[in-house]
Amino acid sequence: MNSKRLTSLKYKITLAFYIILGMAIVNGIIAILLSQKLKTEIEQLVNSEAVKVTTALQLAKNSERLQIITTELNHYDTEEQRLTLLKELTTQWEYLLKDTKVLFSLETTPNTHQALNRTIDTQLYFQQQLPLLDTLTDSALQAKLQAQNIQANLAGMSSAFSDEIQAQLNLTHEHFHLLLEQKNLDGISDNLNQHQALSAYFHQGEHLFALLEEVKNSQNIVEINRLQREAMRLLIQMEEIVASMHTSDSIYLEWLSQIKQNMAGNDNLFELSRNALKSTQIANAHFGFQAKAAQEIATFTQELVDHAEEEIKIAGTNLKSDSTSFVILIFCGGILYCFFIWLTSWHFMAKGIIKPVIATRDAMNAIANEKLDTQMPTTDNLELQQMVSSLETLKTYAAQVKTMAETDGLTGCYNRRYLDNQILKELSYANDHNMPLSIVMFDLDNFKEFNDQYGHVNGDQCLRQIVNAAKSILQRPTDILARYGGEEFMLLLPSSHIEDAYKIAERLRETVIDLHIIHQGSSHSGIVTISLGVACWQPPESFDVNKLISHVDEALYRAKLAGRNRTEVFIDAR
Ligand SMILES: Nc1nc2c(ncn2[C@@H]2O[C@H](COP(=O)(O)OP(=O)(O)OP(=O)(O)O)[C@@H](O)[C@H]2O)c(=O)[nH]1
Repeated sequence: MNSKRLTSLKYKITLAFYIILGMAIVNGIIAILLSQKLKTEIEQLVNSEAVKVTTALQLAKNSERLQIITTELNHYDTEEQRLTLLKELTTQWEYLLKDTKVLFSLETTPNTHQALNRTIDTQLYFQQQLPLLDTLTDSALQAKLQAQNIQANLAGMSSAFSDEIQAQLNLTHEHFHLLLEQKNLDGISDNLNQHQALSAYFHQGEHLFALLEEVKNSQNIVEINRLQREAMRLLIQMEEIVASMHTSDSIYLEWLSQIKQNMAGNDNLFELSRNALKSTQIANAHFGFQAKAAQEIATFTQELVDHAEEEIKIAGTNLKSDSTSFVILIFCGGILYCFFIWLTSWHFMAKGIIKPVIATRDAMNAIANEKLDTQMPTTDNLELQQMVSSLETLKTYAAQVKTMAETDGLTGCYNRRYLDNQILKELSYANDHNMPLSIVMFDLDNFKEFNDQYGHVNGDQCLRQIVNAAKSILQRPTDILARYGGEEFMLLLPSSHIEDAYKIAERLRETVIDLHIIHQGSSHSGIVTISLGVACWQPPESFDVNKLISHVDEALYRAKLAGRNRTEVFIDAR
């Protein structure tokens, strides 16, 4: 008894469909999640590393620009240039700070993070220095411009001094010629002394103006101090010369006074030059620091770029390996999906549906081909189980019909229809396998009289007894007993030679005699007897059923002719 729970085919197919659909959805979701992960990785790479590299490169570029500006700030001549350069310097520091902060927010490596933090501190420090630089450069420029004004004034003075003292020398020279004509020896002596003192005054003055001119180009405070000392010495010498000249002419002293005004005091040429030089040097030192800091930032950002490139390479390799894993995972997912489809198809479709359907079809075919011993398939499918159940009923009906179609209703042995088919098959088999086929035909002797004397009911009973007797002597399962017609019967004995068939026929005849069925009308001891004819087909005889039957019929006829209750064998006279 099948204890399995019956399930509807429709339910199974629906379930299989949902399993396959579910697997497809799971596979799809896995693929989407993985591709999303890859997409995120790529976006991270682009957003973080690419922005990092771009920002670092921009930072390096701005650092270089800052270095150029600091160099340019060492040489400015006008207030406008100074202000423009300082403004640009401020802007560049703002750019640097902004880009560094972007890098700081993107960088994840602790060391680089700290380094960026330090860079930000440096940049903030230098930004704080910008007002100081403004003051320094401003005072340097102002001092420089004032010094240049004094220089310009001195240049004019130098020229006027030269002209005026030269004119005085010329006057002295003309006065000398006059004294010479007058032969005024004392006057000539005084004139020569005055000329000599004036020449010395003139040369010292020119030398002094040359020294003051040198201050303009001096780049060193020590040099300026030396020039100042030298100039003071010359001035003192010139004062001594004026004192030695014993002249009441005030122009020499006035010149000395004018020159002194530009050389002494807080706003004199030397002081201003020194101040300008000092402020410029301090500012330049600051610019140098800034340039150095910018250089360090540029170097650092270059390292950052290299580092980021390295990270991009690593990320690229990781991405490649991730995409390989992705492909492998999708491939495995596909394999798994195929496996599940196969499993589902095999389990639900093949095993649960197709296999039982085929088994049911085969069973139906077998029943249609009269193989009524065919086992009915077992299935847990509700619809198929119903079909099998109906088939079982049909099989029973078919078995009954078959039995009815093949069996003689009176005696229970095979009927003529079955015999005709079977003898054809057996002869064909014998022909194919090169085997003999014997047949025995027997007929009750004087059965008409039996019927007449004992009635048809007893006649029928007699026939059944004879058939049972014939069945009892058949030993091989392949031997067949059939009613040929009326009171005539036939034994089909496959693979039996004529001698064996004859022995069987004789045994049957004796068995019938042993039945002792009373038959007053019989010519043999008052009991029912039978006459038998035996014929055998054996290769290489021609395949002819009718001929074989006519042979056995002829043998039976001879047995009847010869007096009945005997067996005659057909012997081919040819
Ligand atoms: N009771 C009964 N009799 C049958 C049956 N079939 C045929 N018979 C009878 O069998 C008899 C055959 O008679 P016949 O053909 O003359 O042969 P016979 O009397 O046996 O004489 P031989 O064969 O020459 O010995 C007939 O009377 C048939 O009615 C049957 O099924 N039942």
